[in-house]
Amino acid sequence: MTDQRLPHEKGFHVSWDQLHRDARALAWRLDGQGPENGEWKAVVAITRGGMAPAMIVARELDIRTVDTISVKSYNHQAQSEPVIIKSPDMDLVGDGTGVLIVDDLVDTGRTLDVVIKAMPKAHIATVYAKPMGRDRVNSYVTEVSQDTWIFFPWDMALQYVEPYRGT
Ligand SMILES: O=P(O)(O)OC[C@H]1O[C@H](OP(=O)(O)OP(=O)(O)O)[C@H](O)[C@@H]1O
Ligand code: HPA
Ligand SMILES: [Mg+2]
Repeated sequence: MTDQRLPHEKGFHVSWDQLHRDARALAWRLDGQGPENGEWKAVVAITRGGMAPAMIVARELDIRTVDTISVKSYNHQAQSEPVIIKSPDMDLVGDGTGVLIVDDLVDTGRTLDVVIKAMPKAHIATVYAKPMGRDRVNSYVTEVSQDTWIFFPWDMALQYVEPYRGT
């Protein structure tokens, strides 16, 4: 069967500006929600996609302690078994209490399953969420349908597009 969707309906294309606004909206939701006097003790970004959103959240909430966890689960758009290839400082994050884990999106939730196992008490925040993985996330901004592929600004470039009605 041929795909009837128009080109702009095949994916959700996120500009840097949109990402900045959405990550700020996430920060505003998290502000004052930490377990100790509303404070968060650290941000942990899930690399690589979580790094830009985590930077924006950490900036908005004035959190200077930022670490990373690296989980590799995709090769382009094909999924494989997720594995932690770099852990955060476990003396810092402990069981995750007071730690804000930030990623760009949750899709199937398999990446977060690995992260939650490592830091079960952490607060999980993603900018975007798909239905399959949504329940793993404590805070997110925008939900998209499971069959939508989200294109992030670091994977795109401005280029000419043909009008829908060719000349
Ligand atoms: O919920 P899931 O189905 O596990 O998918 C979501 C994860 O997949 C992508 O990362 P990816 O592993 O592609 O690595 P990257 O962040 O380095 O691009 C995305 O940034 C999330 O971390
Ligand atoms: O929709 C997506 N976009 C980008 N990376 C992803 N990794 C899993 N799902 C996605
Ligand atoms: Mg990622």
